[in-house]
Amino acid sequence: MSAARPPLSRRTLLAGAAVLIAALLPLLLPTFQVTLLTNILISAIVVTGLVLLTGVVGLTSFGHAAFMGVGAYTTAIVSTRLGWSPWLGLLAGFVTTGSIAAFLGLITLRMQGHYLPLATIAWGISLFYVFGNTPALGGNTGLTDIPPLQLFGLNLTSPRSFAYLALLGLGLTALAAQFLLSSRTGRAMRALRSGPLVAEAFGVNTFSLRVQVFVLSALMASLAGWLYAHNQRFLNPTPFSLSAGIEYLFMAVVGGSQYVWGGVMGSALITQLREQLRDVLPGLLGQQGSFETVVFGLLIILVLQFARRGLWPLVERILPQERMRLLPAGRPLAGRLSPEPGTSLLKVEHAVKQFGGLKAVNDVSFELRAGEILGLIGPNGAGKSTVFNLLTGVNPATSGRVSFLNQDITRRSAGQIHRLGISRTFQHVHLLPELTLLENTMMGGYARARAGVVRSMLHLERHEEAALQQEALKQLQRVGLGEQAFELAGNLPLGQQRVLEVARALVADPVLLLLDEPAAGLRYGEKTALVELLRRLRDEGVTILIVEHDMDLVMSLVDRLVVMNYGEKLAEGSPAEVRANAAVREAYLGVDLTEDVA
Ligand SMILES: Nc1ncnc2c1ncn2[C@@H]1O[C@H](COP(=O)(O)OP(=O)(O)OP(=O)(O)O)[C@@H](O)[C@H]1O
Repeated sequence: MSAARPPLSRRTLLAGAAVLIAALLPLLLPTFQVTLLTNILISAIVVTGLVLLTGVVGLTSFGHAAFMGVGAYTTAIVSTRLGWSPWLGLLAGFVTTGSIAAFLGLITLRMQGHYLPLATIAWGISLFYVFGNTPALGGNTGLTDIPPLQLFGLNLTSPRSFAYLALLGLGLTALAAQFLLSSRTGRAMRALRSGPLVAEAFGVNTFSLRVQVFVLSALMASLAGWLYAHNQRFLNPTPFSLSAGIEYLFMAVVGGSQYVWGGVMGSALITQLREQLRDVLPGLLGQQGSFETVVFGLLIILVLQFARRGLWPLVERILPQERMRLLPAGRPLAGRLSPEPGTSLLKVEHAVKQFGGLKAVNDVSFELRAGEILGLIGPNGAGKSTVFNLLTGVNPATSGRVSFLNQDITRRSAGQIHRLGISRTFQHVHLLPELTLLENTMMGGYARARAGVVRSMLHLERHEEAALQQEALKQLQRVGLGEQAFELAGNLPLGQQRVLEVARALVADPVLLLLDEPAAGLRYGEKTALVELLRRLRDEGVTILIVEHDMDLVMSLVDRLVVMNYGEKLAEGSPAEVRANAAVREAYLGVDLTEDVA
């Protein structure tokens, strides 16, 4: 007996209607409009790649028109000089563009800040000059007689038939991009936007992911170049110039660079507008010239001023909203074995961290045993966060040794340490505010799943996604946020955002949970609930290291304390021993260390 299918939502029906209209457009529009439509569709394929790279991951590229050129010139050469099928030209274009992008990506994607956009300008210009100055590519005169595409023996020479091919190209590209963004890899891509810290803490190899998305976006541009070459059947370097690359970025920004459909909308708006302005402006101004570029400049300033995220979010507001649908539950994720209570879990031996002349951590040693809650406390600037960074691979120790489950992790990366069973929260909350609590929590299970870019784009990771969803829901319920699973994380009060970070860390099924000031911003009742939750976690086998300023909470919660001051370990022991320690009392001058909350 099969389960009844849920009724189609209004949003799905609207999407279906949009697809139907798009499918009818090449038939209904006059020929010159069909040509314009094809140009929009081809541009939208390049822009979809930019949405993934620039909008989602945050790597700005001015040079993607050049990748389009590589795809276009490769198929032109393959199909004219070698006489091969244009379909082989598509593959050859992917190989050439992919290789060039991988090479450039490996060199440039380690760059931070404005160096990367400058590098994209540099190779954008270089490739443009290669197209214009290579005699075999026709130089500035260009290449002619590029054959038309054939499908099932039919020549795609009519504008209408070609528009359908471009529509199919964009449809598949946009669908793959949409699948990718709603996958494990997509969540990791979104996390990269604010820097590598969070993504690496959950096991993402951030450099590799940046290179993969860069190559993917270049392949999308290559597909657009292939379509362009066989539609125009003539090539010169102009459409692949730096200014064309900038225009594609305009399209992404105006439409909404973080949204696939925003990119499509931006392509349609800018391409249409350019045509209209080219017709109208010379008549209005009484002289010829590329005045549309000036108007585009003004347009982009207005969009940046009044709709930073582009125009698509304004469309989203009037579209019916739909709750994320859960996948049917399947096999749960494999769990980890908890170590025997009392066994040595984490050992810090004579750790030193030096920043120039400052020893932020100076010869600190302590041990953490399975099943306990250890508090790391100390006044501001004592070195607690620096110790946290040594344990999590964010900043390796200058000297000394850190070991976890008898493995030396002193020089391991954050991702490697996480995969061994350490999961963390952050002193300054790092969530994806535009995603739901459920999706944010699922990010914590990145290292427990495997699907990469290709499987995600083909949506072949449903089983893993279903298991991640179930695990994330379980952890949200565990921390008391189950009811709000489908709300946006950005709408939660700060205190609850911290609790959400605990749920995200728990999805990793950690052996050791590191909490960096989890009670900051919580109200009294929420703090009591947090203490109860952490005690319950400990009883269920999770070992916890907590850095916290709220002394009442710490004293009532932890089994043992390590106290730091000026980078050194000042004391270690039970809350009662630490309270009684004269040196600690002096360091905490004015703070009452005597009260309990729970
Ligand atoms: N990346 C860095 N470069 C230079 N100095 C640093 C760096 N990180 C920390 N420090 C310095 O190391 C010392 C210890 O800082 P740390 O942030 O570890 O203290 P903390 O105990 O966590 O303080 P707080 O409770 O205020 O967060 C401080 O003097 C700080 O200025």
